[in-house]
Amino acid sequence: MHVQLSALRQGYRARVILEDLNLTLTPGVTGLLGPNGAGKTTLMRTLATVLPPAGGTIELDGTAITSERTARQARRNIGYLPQKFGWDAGMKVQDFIEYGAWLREVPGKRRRDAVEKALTQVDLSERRDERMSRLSGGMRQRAGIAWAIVGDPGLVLLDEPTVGLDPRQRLQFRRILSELTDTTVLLSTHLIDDVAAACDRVIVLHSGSVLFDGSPAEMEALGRAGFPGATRIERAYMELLPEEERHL
Ligand SMILES: Nc1ncnc2c1ncn2[C@@H]1O[C@H](COP(=O)(O)OP(=O)(O)OP(=O)(O)O)[C@@H](O)[C@H]1O
Repeated sequence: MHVQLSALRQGYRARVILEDLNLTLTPGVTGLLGPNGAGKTTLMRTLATVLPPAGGTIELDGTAITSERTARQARRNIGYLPQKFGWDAGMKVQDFIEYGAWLREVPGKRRRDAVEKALTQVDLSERRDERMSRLSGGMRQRAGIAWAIVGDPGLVLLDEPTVGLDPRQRLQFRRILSELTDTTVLLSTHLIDDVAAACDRVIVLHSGSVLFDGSPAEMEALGRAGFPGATRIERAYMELLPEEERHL
């Protein structure tokens, strides 16, 4: 999916969080980095059509989201995994993913196959009958990812999906991402390693503005000695921050 944000403004009551944001997203994985409060979740929620923009436009494949009707239509093709997601206490993994497919209005005939595919993608086929409440944190995250990708939406928004995953699960997550070819994925994270390893593009957001937009290699090239960080890309991140936030 091709996503175009033009002069986007967003906020909560009088508080402006995103101002005059212009951004294009295309197929591939884009990592969204930025300090706490930068506006990453606000951007995700806006793209997910959960929060109508306070100003500017969002176009998905050339169609502007201008009303509840167009937003509803768009949601069929958007998979959004919020930072915290819920489920019914008795829900099994398969029910949970199927519910996601139903919400996205995947037609009944296609739903079973779509759920099978998503279960396979996240390697949870064997756990389909397990109750969500009994899964480990990592497995639950994987079920959440399946919920977001079931039915092959063109736009997938993942808000800090690797929180709490162990190293092997994080590698599994990167594999899942690498298999989402042709999908426009926006991944919010604080884990710079994940961005360097799994993203085609990185956006660094700070106080609602874009400080950097380029490939991980281009970001790494900015990393100079003298800034805090164990890797070039960590040093680049620190260097991009405003002067007063560069020191530990
Ligand atoms: N529902 C809300 N009402 C009022 N202010 C909010 C609301 N949600 C978020 N904010 C404020 O908007 C700003 C941006 O928050 P947001 O959650 O988008 O940042 P973030 O980059 O996702 O942060 P984090 O890395 O901590 O998840 C913060 O200052 C936050 O306090």
